[in-house]
Amino acid sequence: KLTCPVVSRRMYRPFPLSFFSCSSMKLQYAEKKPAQPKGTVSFCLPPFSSSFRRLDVLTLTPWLAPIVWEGTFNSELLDSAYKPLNLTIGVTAFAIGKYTMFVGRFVESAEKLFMKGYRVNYYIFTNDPQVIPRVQLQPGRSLSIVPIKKYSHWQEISMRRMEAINRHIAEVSHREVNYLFCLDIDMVFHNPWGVETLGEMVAAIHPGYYNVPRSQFPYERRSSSAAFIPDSQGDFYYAGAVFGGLLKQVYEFTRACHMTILADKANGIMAAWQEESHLNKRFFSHKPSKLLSPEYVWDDTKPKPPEVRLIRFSTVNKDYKEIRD
Ligand SMILES: CC(=O)N[C@H]1[C@@H](OP(=O)(O)OP(=O)(O)OC[C@H]2O[C@@H](n3ccc(=O)[nH]c3=O)[C@H](O)[C@@H]2O)O[C@H](CO)[C@H](O)[C@@H]1O
Ligand SMILES: [Mn+2]
Repeated sequence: KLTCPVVSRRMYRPFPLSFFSCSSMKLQYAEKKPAQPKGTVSFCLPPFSSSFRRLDVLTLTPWLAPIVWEGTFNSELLDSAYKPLNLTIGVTAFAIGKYTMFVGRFVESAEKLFMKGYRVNYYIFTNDPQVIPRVQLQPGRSLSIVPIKKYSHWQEISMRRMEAINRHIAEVSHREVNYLFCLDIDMVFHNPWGVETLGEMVAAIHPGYYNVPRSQFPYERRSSSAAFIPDSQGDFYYAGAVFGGLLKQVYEFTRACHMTILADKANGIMAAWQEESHLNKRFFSHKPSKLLSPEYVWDDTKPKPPEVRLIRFSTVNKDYKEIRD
């Protein structure tokens, strides 16, 4: 059984409660000398004013999970609530084979933009520790290398991430972090990614499918797969490149995905989009508590539509033939 003292004792109470009603954790923003708004009056308005509202995009799921878009939250207010919690946020990313070439840019950009001012532990899973570059980290941040074997096919490398993350949580990271994000490495941060992304279990809407009808989602449609979602069902199509949440929840999530991947393997079947299909199936049966807009998992080869105001994290252009296997 996984015991998770840090999470269960300190963090495993619903956030909204401590956020607004816990007297030991008063919101500081109103008492401190207010940060002077620069060229905007919106900060002077009460926190729930219409200045944090988007009407051009969906910002709430039918099961009442927020969908985070630029313009729907106040970073200063969020920081004043989250900073006193003294959180540590973990990041897993895999660099197997030629994907080690992405580590430098990934970590350097994260040091400038990911959870700025918070404690962050990077866990870089690799088969080639020697070639991982040393990046200068901000105070309070650390990077550990997790040696891992290389599977021969890229599909297997990608799918086995669920197993490896799950084991690493049980063995190591449950002692070290409160929240964990599991990210693709072939990505770069372009704009701030902060505590607005924290939630019990967080999924990101895939940039290719946020504005297409459900019938076109590339879910696994064969009923023989454990990732099967029937034609008429499904909520959103989520990206495999970004998910996260409270450590205990990510543990359960990766365990469940690994189990359905193994079930498929036993039946000699591989889902249409590998672990991404299994992730979508799991999020269909166990709804995420927060969704990130495609601003948090963009694809630089796509033109930027007006509703995407701020690209925060985006895929590096790569030649698949050149780097896979
Ligand atoms: C944006 C997005 O949602 N991306 C998903 C998508 O394609 P991608 O085309 O983005 O997959 P990808 O080539 O980036 O592989 C996923 C990740 O696995 C790792 N890796 C992969 C191959 C390898 O040889 N070495 C290695 O380290 C690396 O961390 C990489 O970022 O589909 C994949 C499964 O098919 C995953 O679900 C990805 O998360
Ligand atoms: Mn990728």
